[in-house]
Amino acid sequence: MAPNPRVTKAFRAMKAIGITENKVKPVLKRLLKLYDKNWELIEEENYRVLADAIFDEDDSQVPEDKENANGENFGEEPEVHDEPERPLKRLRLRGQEGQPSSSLNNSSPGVGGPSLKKPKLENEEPLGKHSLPQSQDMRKSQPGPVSPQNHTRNMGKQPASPIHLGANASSNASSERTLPSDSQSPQVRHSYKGKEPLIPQVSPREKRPIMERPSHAVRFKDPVMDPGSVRLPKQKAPDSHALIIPKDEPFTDDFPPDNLPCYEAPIAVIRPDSSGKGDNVVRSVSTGKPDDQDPRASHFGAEEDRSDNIPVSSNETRTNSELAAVLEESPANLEIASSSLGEVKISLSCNSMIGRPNFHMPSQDELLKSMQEKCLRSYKILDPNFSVMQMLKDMCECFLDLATDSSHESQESLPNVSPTVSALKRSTACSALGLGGIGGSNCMPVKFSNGSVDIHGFYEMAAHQFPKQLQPFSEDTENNRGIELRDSESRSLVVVPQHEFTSEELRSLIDFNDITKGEELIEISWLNEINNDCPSSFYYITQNLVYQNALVKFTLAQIKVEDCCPTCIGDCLSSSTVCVCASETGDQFAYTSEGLIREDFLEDCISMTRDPPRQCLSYCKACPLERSKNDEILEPCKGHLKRKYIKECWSKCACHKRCGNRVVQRGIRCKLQGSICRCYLAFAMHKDTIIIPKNLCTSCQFHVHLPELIDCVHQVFFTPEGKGWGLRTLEKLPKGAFVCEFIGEILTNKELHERNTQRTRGNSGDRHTYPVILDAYWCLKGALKEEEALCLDASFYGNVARFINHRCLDANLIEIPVKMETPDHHYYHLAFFTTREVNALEELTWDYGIDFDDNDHPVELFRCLCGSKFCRNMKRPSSKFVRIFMMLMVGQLRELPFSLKCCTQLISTGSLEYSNNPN
Ligand SMILES: C[S@@+](CC[C@H](N)C(=O)[O-])C[C@H]1O[C@@H](n2cnc3c(N)ncnc32)[C@H](O)[C@@H]1O
Repeated sequence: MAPNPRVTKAFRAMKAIGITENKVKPVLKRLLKLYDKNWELIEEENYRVLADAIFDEDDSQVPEDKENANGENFGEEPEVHDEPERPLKRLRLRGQEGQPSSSLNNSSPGVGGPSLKKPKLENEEPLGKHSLPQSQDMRKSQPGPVSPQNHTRNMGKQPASPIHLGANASSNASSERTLPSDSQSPQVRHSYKGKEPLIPQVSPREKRPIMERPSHAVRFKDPVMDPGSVRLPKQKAPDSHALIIPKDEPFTDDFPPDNLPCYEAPIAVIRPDSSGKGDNVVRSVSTGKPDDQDPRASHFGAEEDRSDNIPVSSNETRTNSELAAVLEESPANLEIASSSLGEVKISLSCNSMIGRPNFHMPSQDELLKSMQEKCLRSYKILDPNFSVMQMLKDMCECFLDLATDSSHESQESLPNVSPTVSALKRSTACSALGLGGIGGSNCMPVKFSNGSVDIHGFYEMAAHQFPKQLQPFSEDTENNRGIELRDSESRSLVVVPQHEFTSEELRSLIDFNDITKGEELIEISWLNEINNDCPSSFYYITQNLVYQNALVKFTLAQIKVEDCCPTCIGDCLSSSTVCVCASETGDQFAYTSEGLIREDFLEDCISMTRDPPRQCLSYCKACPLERSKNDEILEPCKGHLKRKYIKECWSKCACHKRCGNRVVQRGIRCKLQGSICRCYLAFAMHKDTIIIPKNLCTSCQFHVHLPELIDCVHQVFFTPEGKGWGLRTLEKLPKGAFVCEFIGEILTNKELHERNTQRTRGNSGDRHTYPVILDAYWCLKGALKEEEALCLDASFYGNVARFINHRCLDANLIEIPVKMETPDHHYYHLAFFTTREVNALEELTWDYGIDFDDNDHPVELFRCLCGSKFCRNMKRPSSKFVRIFMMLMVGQLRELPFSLKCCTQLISTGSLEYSNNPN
């Protein structure tokens, strides 16, 4: 970046009067802030204001012992004699240029105009120390405006310098000052902490510039003081030249104007330092390199022990332009977030904090806890708009609240405020999501209650799971300037990664162990052994939810007595008489006493789905699917499958909740498999460590059984074939076993169509989902109203079924409609059952029923990678024909399907096209 020529000129002017650039730079920065970037004010009279401010700062660095030893010197300028050509100091009131200063006593030939220096007041002599309460009393006794001579210097002493999160007790102490007890009039014998007392100090007669605010003045260096000791700041003689008080906030810097907060820029970090050295220093932008080679980093990080305590470049030999360039990269512009009024910033400056009487440094735990609570309150539900920036801003507010909490007793310990990346993840995202990790060492704890599991592998795996840019300890390229992890115990840098986590990344990081976020009775982990992708974010729900217009009514009054079994007791399946709830499935319950689907019922469902006989297909006169498109020409219905359905007992039935005719409604349990095993999960997590098998697992191939593990039967995993995420079982499943329900938002088809249109425009949502049309009964009752033609969309709200991939024809799952709480045929639950025995670790798939040749498909089609030999997505003219015959050959089909009977062209034409629509 080209150096700002005005900065360069200012350096040059100061150099001409013997002031080094290093001295000029911080003062100039503050002046710019003070003057609201009004360069004219600084440049006029050959930078006299600048020179004054520099000397003013020099004065403030008079060693305390010297001042104390010789009180008379306190308001004087002994250095003047050593540097006769130095311009006298005067801070200029805007709009009062040219007014003679009452303290004019010198001129500076080097500066080219009269320079002014204000004599300090005699009554500023520090003659003693005052305890804090005493000082406070005195302050209380001085309400209302005080004379300018008291407040002007106070203004100059205000903590305009950022107070950083790493500031320690000495910063507090040094911000308190009292007048010497034995020489001050009551009017000037006061102490203050920061800006509070300054507000009434403003003389009502004084006409201040609009920008004037009490809390920020030119930043002058505070002398280092012993903790607890207080000292009256030097005071200026009364004159009409009140200081220009800068704006309190927002904290912006003039270096450079284009160096505004950039969230992708590296983050400033704080080095909490209990020693008191170097407090208030905005630390370097971490480079990710061990020794902070980055020029930005060295700019503010290299000189923490300088006595002036003002961040300067470590490179004393820089040229003007280099310095100007460095200035332009001032880390004041590297802030990433701030509280609403700008008091606290993640760049980590707290501009107006130090002067607050009840300021204390919150501990890291306090801060995190407060943040966690805030997140829990604010982000209970995963908000798609959840922003880390907002979260960091909230963190600033938390800090402010804590720091100014008057109920806080102790201000003594100023702990290391240095959350690490993991702490941030834990404190913010985890709490935002109400998930685990709080109180643990990792936000994704392995919930192995027996304690016998070595979690080493988990951490390794967790690290593996992090998206690359989140990997801790990464010492990447120059792009990775923000990452630098050190143990907070060692009082290391705060680590704020330059990478702004997307909410998706954050969620994924913590949902690692249970994608259901505790919503299900079992846990469902996710695992990606292929790359660093995380599952896309969505709201995990266990019940379908109406989106907006869907007409789904759940009322008890709706359920007729004749549709339930109010006289049954216990388990309907073991009753000697078949109750009414079985009447819809041929007076036989759909389930066996083992909780599986009855074999013949299942087989019927499978063959109907795979090759629907004509009588099982129905065609609407005006298909809701077509109507929802709002096309000019209504396409003919493509046909709907009249499915067999299951009717489960429900609330108006008198049977037990564990009645055998209540399977789907009890959710994902897989109790039917007997012993539940997490062996694979454990294996996957601990493959790098040795696990001593406790006993053998009976239900899977991994001969490691970890007792007392929470049930985990399915797993979301990243498929190697390129289908994205998929779902697999971790245990062997028998044929006819209930796996899960398809849960999502209940939409009308019109709403779905609108959503899809948006999706294809790239406006919203996850394209990797697939809605389900609830069309099993569409044609049974004549034409459906718009709000009765329903579907389920799990793009934003859904359950684990949203991860089940498609497989053509021979999928190991089948969807079966289940009626429970409503006899309405247009709404029903869709439950997945296994079509055959499924081995542990096998991917679970279902046939979406896609016609890959249908260009008018409601959802964007994908290139099928199911790997099935019956795949319908093979672009061969007669593939369907061939596949169907292959199925016949291998016994998957019993007879020539109806669809083939509807061939409109015969093989003899060379291309077989068929339509399953006899209309
Ligand atoms: C219901 S989601 C299944 C989960 C999805 N794979 C994921 O990563 O979230 C459906 C989407 O998965 C992908 N998919 C499912 N089955 C597939 C298959 N057989 N071949 C290729 N992609 C498939 C497609 O992108 C489809 O839109």
